[in-house]
This record gives sequence, structure tokens and C-alpha cells, in this order.
Amino acid sequence: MAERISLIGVGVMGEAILTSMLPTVDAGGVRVADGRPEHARTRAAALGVQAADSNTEAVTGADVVILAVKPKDIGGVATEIAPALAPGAIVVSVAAGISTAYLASRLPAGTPVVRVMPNTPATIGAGVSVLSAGEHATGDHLDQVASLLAGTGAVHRVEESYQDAVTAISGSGPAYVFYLIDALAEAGVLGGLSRELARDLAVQTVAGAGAMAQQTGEHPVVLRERVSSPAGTTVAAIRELDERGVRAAVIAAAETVRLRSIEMGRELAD
Ligand SMILES: NC(=O)C1=CN([C@@H]2O[C@H](COP(=O)(O)OP(=O)(O)OC[C@H]3O[C@@H](n4cnc5c(N)ncnc54)[C@H](O)[C@@H]3O)[C@@H](O)[C@H]2O)C=CC1
Ligand SMILES: O=C(O)[C@@H]1CCC=N1
Repeated sequence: MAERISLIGVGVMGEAILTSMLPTVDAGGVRVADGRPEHARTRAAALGVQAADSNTEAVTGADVVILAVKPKDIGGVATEIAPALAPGAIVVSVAAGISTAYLASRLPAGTPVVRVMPNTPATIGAGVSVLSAGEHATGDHLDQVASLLAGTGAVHRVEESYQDAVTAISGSGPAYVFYLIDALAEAGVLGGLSRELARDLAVQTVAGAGAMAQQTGEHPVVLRERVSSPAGTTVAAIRELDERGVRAAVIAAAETVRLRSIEMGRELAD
């Protein structure tokens, strides 16, 4: 029998996951709900899935329930849906900083909870999702969730204690890359290029460099050295980046995310 999937929270990440899943799941078995019911109806109609009028209606009879609401809302949603969950239903959370224990304490005893950190390139199947099992989630539960998320892109598994570090790299990471694209494009405009050309050059450069790092498997330093001709242009740019502390700034930014993720979990647990 096809899986019945419920998605609570049709926002940026919820819709990205839903879109990527749809080619491989039976859309007729997917039901969504959102705090904005009209939004849920509109998006459900556009994507060919069902909309429910409430979170409890959405989860009734579901085999897998995906919670894609904000961290501050997820505890309330877990408490709300608990009485309506089918025995054995898997609850999947994508909320940054929220532990499986925090959710399990609000769900029926023994509920398998799987924590996932996805990222927005999931929308085009080029994301990466990292899974961790809560206390009652088995290897089979993880396999089931991994296969549901296969359309989002790559899927990895880590111990839950590493999820804050994952959030710092791949969860928030697309924003750092978009920031770099924007800065590169701005430099092109400064150099006299049209905005359109500058943006295309920046986007294609980031896409090409990412694909090259992925396909060759070479260390990024080796790839960077191949661009840097002796006494040439690139080596001068890298020295400038180093002098301005860009490498240290990137590491510090990611570390701030990791600490913020830990802090968010603690704030809500208090
Ligand atoms: N945006 C991103 O790049 C990523 C987000 N996440 C996680 O995904 C979750 C959602 O984030 P976004 O999609 O960015 O936020 P969002 O604000 O776009 O989506 C949240 C959705 O939840 C709905 N909602 C709020 N309260 C609700 C309730 N009580 N019941 C049902 N629906 C409710 C909102 O109407 C909204 O559509 C967060 O927990 C975040 O940590 C994880 C990885 C990446
Ligand atoms: O900014 C956030 O809190 C979410 C989690 C990871 C990416 N976006």
C-alpha cells in the first residue's frame, strides 16, 4: 500500500521538500496543512495534493508526518497532533535546533522521531539532507525517511549531536553562497558589465566551480591553485581575501550558526 504522508507547514522548506518528493510518491496520499489554511489550499491545488483544514485532520491516518514549521511553533504543533497520530506513525522534523527528545516528550510514548536538516536547493533536487534518529527510530525508519527524501538530493546520516554543525554548513550554507554570488555580480557592475551579464557570470562561476569540486573530488586548495597562475591575477585576489580575513570570517559565521542552533534549542526547552 502506498505511504500516506502528511506535511504540516507549507512554507519555504515544507514546499521544497514536498515538490522534490512528488515525482516518487503517490500524490493522492499526501495531505498538507498550514497555519494559513487558504495558503495550504492554494499550494495543495497547485501541486496536486490534498489540503486539510487542521493539523489534526492532516495527520489522521498518516504513516509519515513531516513537521516544517518554525522552531518556536513546533512544540505546540507536536502537542496538538499527538492525540490524532496513528500508532507507529513516523514523525519527521526539519526544525533547526530542536531535538528529537523535545518532540518525543510531546508525542505518544514510543513514537519514532527523525530529525532532518535539509536545505533549499532541495527545490530543484540539488539539496543535501542530513538525518538523525531519535530514541525510538530504527534503521528501518531512517531508511524509509531517506527514501522519501531521495528527490531532495544527497542524503546523509549523523549522530544527532552533530546536527547543529550540519545546520552551520549545509542548512544555512546556501545563503552564504547567494551572498557571494551577489557580491561577485556587484564587482562585475563596478567593472562596467551590465547587471544581467555580471549576474550570469557570477552564477555560472559558482555553479561550475561547485560541479567541478564535486565531479573531480579534488581538494579545493588544488583546484584553487590551478586557477592561480604565477604572478597572475588570481593569486593577487587570494592574498586580498586572506588579508581581509575572509576565510576566518566564513568559519566564524558558520560557528555562529552552530551556537545559535544550540541556543535556540535551549531557549525553547526552558
Ligand atoms: N528555510 C530554510 O532554508 C530551512 C529551514 N529549515 C527549517 O524549516 C522550518 C520552516 O522554515 P521555513 O520554511 O523557512 O519557514 P516559513 O515561515 O517559510 O514556513 C513555516 C510555515 O509554517 C506555517 N505555520 C506556522 N504555525 C503553524 C501551525 N501552528 N500549524 C501549521 N502551520 C504553521 C506558516 O504559515 C508557514 O507557512 C523551520 O523549523 C526551519 O528551522 C531547515 C532547513 C533549511
Ligand atoms: O535560518 C534558519 O533558521 C533556517 C535553518 C537553516 C536554514 N534556515
